[in-house]
Amino acid sequence: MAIKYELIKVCKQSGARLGKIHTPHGVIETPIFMPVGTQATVKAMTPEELKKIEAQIILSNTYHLYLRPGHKLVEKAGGLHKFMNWDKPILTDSGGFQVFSLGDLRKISEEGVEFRSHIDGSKHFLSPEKAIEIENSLGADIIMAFDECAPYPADRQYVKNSLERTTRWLKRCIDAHKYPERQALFGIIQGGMYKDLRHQSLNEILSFDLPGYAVGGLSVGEPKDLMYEVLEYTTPLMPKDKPRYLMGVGSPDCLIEGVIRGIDMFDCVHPTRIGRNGTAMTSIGRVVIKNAKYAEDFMPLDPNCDCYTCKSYSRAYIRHLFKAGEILASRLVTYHNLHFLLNLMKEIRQAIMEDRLLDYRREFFQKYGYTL
Ligand SMILES: O=c1[nH]cnc2cc3nc(NCCN4CCOCC4)[nH]c3cc12
Repeated sequence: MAIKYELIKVCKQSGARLGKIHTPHGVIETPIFMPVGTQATVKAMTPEELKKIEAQIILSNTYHLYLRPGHKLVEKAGGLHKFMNWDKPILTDSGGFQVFSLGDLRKISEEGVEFRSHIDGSKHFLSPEKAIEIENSLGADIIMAFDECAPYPADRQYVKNSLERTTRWLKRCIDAHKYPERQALFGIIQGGMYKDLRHQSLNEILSFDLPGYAVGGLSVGEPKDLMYEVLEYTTPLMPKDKPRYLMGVGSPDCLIEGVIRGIDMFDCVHPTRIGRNGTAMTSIGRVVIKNAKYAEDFMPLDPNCDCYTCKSYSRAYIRHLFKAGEILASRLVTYHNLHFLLNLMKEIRQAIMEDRLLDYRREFFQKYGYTL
C-alpha cells in the first residue's frame, strides 16, 4: 500500500479526528495544512525554511509543471522530490481544476479537456490518462484523480452529468496508474451543493477501493455556511480508516470548521498569496502591513507569535520593505503566515487530543474576531 492511515483518536466534542498518514517519504500528522508549491517551489520559501516551520507535506500543480518545465524533464531529474530538494511527502493535483480556472478552456468532452496554455497560448489536451502519466512522472506520494470541479452555481442536470463523467474518468485514472504501490491515488467526490448528487458521487467514488478520498467542488465561491452544510452530510459517510482531503481550503475559520466536520487534509494558496501582498494572519486578526498606521509601529507582526519574522523584525521595518519593493518583504510575511497556519493545525491536533476542540474554536474565534 502506498500510504497507510492510522486513526489515533476521535474528538469527544465533535467529528474531529487525530491521525497519521504513513507515506514513502515520511509520516504526516493529521489534521494537516499543506503549503502550496505550484511550480515546484512554495513561493519565496526554501525547503529548509519549510522544515523549520514544520511543514510536513507540500502540494504541487500538475498543470503548471506539465506546461513548464515539462513532466519528462522532472522525471529525468529523478522526480519532483529530487528536482526541488524536498525529501518529505508531496501531493500533486491532477490539473483539471487549473485547466478550468486558468487555461483558456477550449472544449470539454468525454475524452478530456482541450485548452490553450496560459503561458504561450499553445494548444494542449488533458485526459485522465495524460494527467496520470504526468503525475506518475512527477512521482508525488499522493496523486489526485482527474476530475471536473463543477462551477458554482451550477444547475442540477449539469452537476449530475459532470459527477457521472468524473466517476468514469476515475476508472480511467485507476487503469492508467503505473505505480499504485508507491503513489497513492485519491478519488474526488463531486455533486455540487445538491445532497442527493453528493451521495450519488460518494457511492460511485467509494465503490473504488482507494487509499484516500477528497471532497471536491467546494471553496468555489459558495457561502461558507453552505460549504459546512455539504460537509455535514458528506464526511460522515466517508470511510473512517482513510484520509479525507478538503481541496482548496483555507482560511483559519474554515480549517477549524472543516476539522470539526471530520476533514484531515487541507491546502490553499491563501497564506502565501496574501503574504506576498503584505497581509499577515495574526492571532489578533489580519494585519495589512502597508497601511500607514504601521509606519512607526515597532511591535512585531504578531505579538503572540514566536516565529523568526516576529522575533526579528518590526511592523515598521516590514512595511518599509514592502514600500521599497524589497524581495525580503514577501519572504518574511510568507514565512509568518505559513508558520501561523501550521501552528494553528498543531494547536488543533492538541485540542483534539484533549477533547476540547469546540472550546478551542470559541477561544480562537474570540481572539481572531470571527463570529460563531
Ligand atoms: O473539485 C476539485 N477538484 C480538484 N481540485 C480542486 C481544487 C480546488 N481549489 C478550490 N478552491 C481554491 C480557492 N482558492 C482560494 C484562494 O484563492 C485562490 C482560489 N476548490 C477546489 C476544488 C477542486
